[in-house]
Amino acid sequence: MEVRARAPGKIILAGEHAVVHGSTAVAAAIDLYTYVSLRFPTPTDNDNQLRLHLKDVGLELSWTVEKLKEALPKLSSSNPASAPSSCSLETFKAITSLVDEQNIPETNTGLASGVSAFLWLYTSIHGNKPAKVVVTSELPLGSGLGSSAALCVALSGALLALSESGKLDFTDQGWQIFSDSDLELVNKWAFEGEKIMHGKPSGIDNTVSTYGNMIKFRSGQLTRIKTNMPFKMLITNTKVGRNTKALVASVSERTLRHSSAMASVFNAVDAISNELAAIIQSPASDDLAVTEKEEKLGELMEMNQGLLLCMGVSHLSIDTVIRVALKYKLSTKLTGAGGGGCVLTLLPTLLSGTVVDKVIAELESCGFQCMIAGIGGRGMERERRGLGPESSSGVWGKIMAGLDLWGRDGLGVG
Ligand SMILES: Nc1ncnc2c1ncn2[C@@H]1O[C@H](COP(=O)(O)OP(=O)(O)OP(=O)(O)O)[C@@H](O)[C@H]1O
Ligand SMILES: C[C@@](O)(CCO)CC(=O)[O-]
Ligand SMILES: [Mg+2]
Repeated sequence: MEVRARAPGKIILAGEHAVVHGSTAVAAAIDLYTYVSLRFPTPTDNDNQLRLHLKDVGLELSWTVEKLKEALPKLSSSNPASAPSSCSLETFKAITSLVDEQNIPETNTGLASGVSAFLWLYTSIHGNKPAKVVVTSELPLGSGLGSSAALCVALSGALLALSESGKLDFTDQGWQIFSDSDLELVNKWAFEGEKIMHGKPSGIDNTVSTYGNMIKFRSGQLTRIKTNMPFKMLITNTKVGRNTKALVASVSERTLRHSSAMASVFNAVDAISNELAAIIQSPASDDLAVTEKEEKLGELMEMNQGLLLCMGVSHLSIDTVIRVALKYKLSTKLTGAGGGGCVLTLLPTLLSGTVVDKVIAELESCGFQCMIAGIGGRGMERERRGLGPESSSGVWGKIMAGLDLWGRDGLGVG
């Protein structure tokens, strides 16, 4: 049997980095997904390997069952899938050597942490069983849209669906959403995966990817937000590569050097996130009220961007996006870890399509890639089907076959 799970990426409207230090942040799921398919071999397949195919980066990795047993002798069944646990230092070292043996090309070094997270989640939930896992994503990897969290959530969802002790209940065909208790288990495992990739994640990325919609998040606690304001964001990918783990660590180091000043910065971010959440949730009676709310939102985004600059996580490419957008009186802030990656620009409801086209054309002439993603959509979902991905003719089949759903290179532009 084969199971598939998908989990969305996210944007952070306010509070990234500060959320790692206890401030409130606001995030929303976007309608770009990471997909994971999991299949155990049948006896006739006669396959004794754990196989991982990362389609987005063209990598196929495998480990024999014997190799996994030898490297991780203590895993067996002592680790129930229903009780997520953290990776010990000893296990982390063993996993690192399993990853190192795969000779991942140096240009793809960031990938090693994703593969380590995969091995931890897989072996914790399924021990050393042979299987084939295929991953593909509509998200740009390592660009601030939560690709690492979407990977961990989709992996946890697929792995738990076929595990004995943590089995989640699903019978129908087609994409299915889950009960809160199932989602809680998925989210806890995904957080363990994010810990391997980010070092010290706040948990906001995996939480919004699991539950979808829009959330306010503080110290591990989530509050779901309902918005009365269908706002639009332009997402610009500067295509400047960066690494979330390193950026989070750099903010922590700055905090150690300037603890009092940074505490004030984090306090200010907390106030911004709370005000932004209140605006989003308040009812809007007419166009004027919507315009006023959008102006306040834009101002808060600019203030948050200023504080992210104080934290040292902005970048020249982000400044360029801010400058271009400002020519059209549009507010911009980075999203996710910063250091390059993706940037958000608020598109007011009454802004004409011609202006939007002009901004996009100008940003793309700088070498950036723009998209308008749907905001506040679905969280993690799974499906079970008899057909193999290659034989499927629907959206899933196209994704698994590595075809571009929008008929062009890179991400879909909404
Ligand atoms: N589809 C995928 N295939 C392979 N690896 C992936 C995939 N998605 C995510 N990863 C892993 O996640 C890493 C990127 O995670 P990182 O946290 O740096 O960026 P992000 O999650 O996209 O952005 P942010 O954390 O700022 O939201 C990649 O280097 C890789 O290890
Ligand atoms: C930079 C950060 O705040 C958000 C990354 O999307 C890290 C985290 O919260 O784990
Ligand atoms: Mg990440």
